[in-house]
Amino acid sequence: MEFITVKGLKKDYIVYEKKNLFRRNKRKIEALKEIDFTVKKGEFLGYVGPNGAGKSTTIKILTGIMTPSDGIVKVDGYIPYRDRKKYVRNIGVVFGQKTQMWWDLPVIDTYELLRGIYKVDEKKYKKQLEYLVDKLFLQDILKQPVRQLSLGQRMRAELGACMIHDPDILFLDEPTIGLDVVSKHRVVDFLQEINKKGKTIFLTTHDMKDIEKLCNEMLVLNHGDIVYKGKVEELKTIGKLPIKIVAQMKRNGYNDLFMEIISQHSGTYDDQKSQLVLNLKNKKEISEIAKILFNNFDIDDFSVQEPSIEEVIKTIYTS
Ligand SMILES: Nc1ncnc2c1ncn2[C@@H]1O[C@H](COP(=O)(O)OP(=O)(O)OP(=O)(O)O)[C@@H](O)[C@H]1O
Repeated sequence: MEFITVKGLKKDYIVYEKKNLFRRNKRKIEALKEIDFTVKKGEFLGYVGPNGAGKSTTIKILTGIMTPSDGIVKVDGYIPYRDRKKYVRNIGVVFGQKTQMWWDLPVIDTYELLRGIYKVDEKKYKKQLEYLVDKLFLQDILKQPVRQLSLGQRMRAELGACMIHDPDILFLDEPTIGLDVVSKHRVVDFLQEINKKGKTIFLTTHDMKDIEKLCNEMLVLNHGDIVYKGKVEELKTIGKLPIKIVAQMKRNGYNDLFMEIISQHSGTYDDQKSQLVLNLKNKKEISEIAKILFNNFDIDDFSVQEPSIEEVIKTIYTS
């Protein structure tokens, strides 16, 4: 079932630049150039792109803060910027760089205030709070004012805040930015858990490791255009980057076959390390090459290195 539908979404910003004392130039920035995509219920979508690609603009439109210049946006039947009041009860939003919490109040007071805003009934709130305290390790920080929290603690509290009304969909903009390893683990585990429970998650991040760990689908944006939408795993196959095979040889084994393999697979051989590196175009070649190498040479160690998502994305951005 389609949960988010975006069709021909366009956003232009008009900026005025000073030309001289009396004149200014009007310039149009095309932040989103008629993009189309859909997100299914329960999907964990990673939304990535270089700085200025248009990610924040998309999130602002999807969360109803901003009106598009053109196009259709529907989330769970709502048009976010038009149905804003009803719509916000269905969504949770975290902007990693900003806080939605009351800075001087203890965390629990923010939660109580949000409970009132979203009109969550007492029983449901108690149960949800218990669940969030347990899963986000909030017990020790509930009574602390937000301004006293470390970044990791604050981010866990923010995630709790955006879940008080138990929304179906979460928009998270860089929720792990700047976090230490432990805090990051806790946030990542929590996101995994709620996604398993059926929450749809729209995650913007520059951290490809988070994407690989968490997301099943991925959307890559560049200069306001979508350059990839599909499975995280499949992205690796479109990047045209080679799969590397590294074979550690027991002894140097130059012969005609060896030289042929090197030339066929744009390989190199390091004499001193007795190490052979081959570049394969696709996964299917791996078993064939392995067979030839093991049957004809003394191999100590054999490993396959697929390109990382980070490398693949870099080639997409620059192509
Ligand atoms: N309020 C605004 N007025 C004018 N131009 C803007 C405004 N907000 C964004 N832009 C421009 O629109 C383009 C897309 O910006 P956006 O903030 O959506 O990118 P982003 O992918 O979120 O970048 P980052 O990763 O740096 O946050 C950029 O060229 C940016 O300079």
